[in-house]
Amino acid sequence: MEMKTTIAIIGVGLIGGSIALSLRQDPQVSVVGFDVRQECLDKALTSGVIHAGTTDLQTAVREANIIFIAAPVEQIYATLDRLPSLSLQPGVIVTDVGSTKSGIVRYAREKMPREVTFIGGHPMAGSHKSGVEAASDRLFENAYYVLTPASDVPEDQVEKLASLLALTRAKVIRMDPDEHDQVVGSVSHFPHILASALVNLVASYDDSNPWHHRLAAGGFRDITRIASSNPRMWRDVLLNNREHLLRIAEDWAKALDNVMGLVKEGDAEQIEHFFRTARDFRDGLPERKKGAMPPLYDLYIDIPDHPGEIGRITTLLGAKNINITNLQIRETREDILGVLRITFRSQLELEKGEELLCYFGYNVYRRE
Ligand SMILES: NC(=O)C1=CN([C@@H]2O[C@H](COP(=O)(O)OP(=O)(O)OC[C@H]3O[C@@H](n4cnc5c(N)ncnc54)[C@H](O)[C@@H]3O)[C@@H](O)[C@H]2O)C=CC1
Ligand SMILES: O=C(O)C(=O)Cc1ccc(O)cc1
Repeated sequence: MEMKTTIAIIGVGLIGGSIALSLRQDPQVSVVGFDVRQECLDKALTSGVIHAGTTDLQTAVREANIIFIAAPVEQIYATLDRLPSLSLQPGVIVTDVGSTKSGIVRYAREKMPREVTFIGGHPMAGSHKSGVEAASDRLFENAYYVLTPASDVPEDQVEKLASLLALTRAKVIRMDPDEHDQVVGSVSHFPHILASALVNLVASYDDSNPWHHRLAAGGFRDITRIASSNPRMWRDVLLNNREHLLRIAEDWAKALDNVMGLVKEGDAEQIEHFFRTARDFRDGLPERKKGAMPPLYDLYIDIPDHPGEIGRITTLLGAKNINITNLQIRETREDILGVLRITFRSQLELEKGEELLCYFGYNVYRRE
């Protein structure tokens, strides 16, 4: 890019901050952040995420060539309400990062003046963490970044946005907004409902028998990781993808009925077939290429929460000449378990450490 480009980021959180960090790698790009919370802007300024910050929307957007609305979904609508009354650059592109698309795209079409090009967007990468502290210039690397331009959006405007987004190193694709909501409803939104519903079910059993949360390890942690996501954000997402989610829920109820029917009948062959079919599809899912995020050779270890345990682990590793670069206690769950995160220098040392600690009876896993 030869000319200076000014970018406004509306909502400097995890996604807005990560976009800012990606785009400002180009020295011709200048990033202005807007947030309703001054503390988000302060953090973003001190950590070098944005060049300038303001809590005045007009100041943020006045010079912008491209405006990214990266607020929670309901606040994307609120921002679309405000933009038409503000002074904007000619030819400005407004885009968003909301997890749902058809409602937002429809609303933007109604609200935006004709001089403004709106292009819906959704980077398909994120985290259950939120806030600018968790932002990274590599968050979107090798992930899909879906653009949902309406059919009358000029091609050169879509190209302009797509070429800027090349700085995120994401794979930019185009999709119809409704198709997006249907597909993402089943691979992202609905799984968030299931994960949280499962956690709530187990929590209700746990009220009368606390062994539930004590024994909840491995598989339960894996399938429920996304239940730690931001409740407000997911409230908005569900309310914005109602129709598809209701239909998926009906299909889900049938699918659950089917498999429970097999359990009731004791149909061993079909139960095995059920697991086999799922495994085949799951194993065939594309993985984000290695190096998608900076390689972190992290190992998580459940540790009994008493002194001496961490010393024992580091001694075991040291005795085998396995180097570690970082050590962190992630959380202490009640009285029983803490989670220790050990960062190794290399994949090889991670694997050696994992094998050793398994051998000594620790419950280890590679992802939180
Ligand atoms: N978290 C994730 O993994 C992903 C989230 N998204 C979408 O990105 C958007 C932002 O999500 P996160 O960055 O995770 O949330 P976040 O909570 O980390 O950041 C949101 C930011 O928006 C600010 N904000 C709230 N109301 C605002 C308003 N009216 N105007 C301007 N700023 C406002 C908040 O103060 C906060 O700094 C959401 O629409 C979400 O659906 C998209 C892809 C992945
Ligand atoms: O891994 C996770 O926690 C996610 O589910 C990431 C995610 C969250 C929301 C999106 O709209 C897209 C991706």
